[in-house]
Amino acid sequence: MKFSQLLYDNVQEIWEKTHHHPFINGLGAGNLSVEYFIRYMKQDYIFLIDYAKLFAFASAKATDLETMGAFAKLLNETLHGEMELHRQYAAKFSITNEQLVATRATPINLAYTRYMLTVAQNGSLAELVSALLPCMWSYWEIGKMLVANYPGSDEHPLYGEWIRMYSSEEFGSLATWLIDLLDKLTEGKPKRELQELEQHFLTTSRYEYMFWNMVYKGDDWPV
Ligand SMILES: Cc1ncc(CO)c(N)n1
Repeated sequence: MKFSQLLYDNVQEIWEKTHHHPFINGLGAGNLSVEYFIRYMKQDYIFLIDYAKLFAFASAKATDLETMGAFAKLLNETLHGEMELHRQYAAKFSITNEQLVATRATPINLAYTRYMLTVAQNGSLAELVSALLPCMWSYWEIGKMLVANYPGSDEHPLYGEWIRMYSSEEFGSLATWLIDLLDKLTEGKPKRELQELEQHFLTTSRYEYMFWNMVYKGDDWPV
């Protein structure tokens, strides 16, 4: 069995629960409160700044030029593709770029990004990829699930664009590339090392769920 299949099986329950979360259902059904979506968009924007940095770390840790270039491309895509989607949404709600970057991270957002940045700074490339893979992979799964289970959701005037981005073949091919890379990086690795990677993947899958739940509930600093 491929290592990525083992990772997938380990988190099936968590991802399944995410697919049934009211925030995700609201996106699919098109009746998610705009207030909640704005909350998500702002938190996700600052999340993506740190997420982009992970690709810079990965590029530096790569041992061949092709991998180095692929991570540089991902860094670029995040800054100018994915974050542009957020900037366009923000503009619709009259939120300026200055206001977007000034968003204060909630405890869960901060904990999630600190976790990944710590792995990025101290861990191997395989560790880093294991920690960041649930971001890309779980979003692609959500995108595909929404298109399959909520026909026409990708045409929704507000949420359609979001769904089209994350269900797109282009996004899927980036996720697939990362999955394949991790399978290559882990070939022949001892069980003890693999278990550490499984733990990273499980932890950030949990954080992904918690991120959705946080923006739905409006969790923030209590004081
Ligand atoms: C929290 C989070 N995880 C993953 C993605 C996908 O890149 C995103 N935009 N935000």
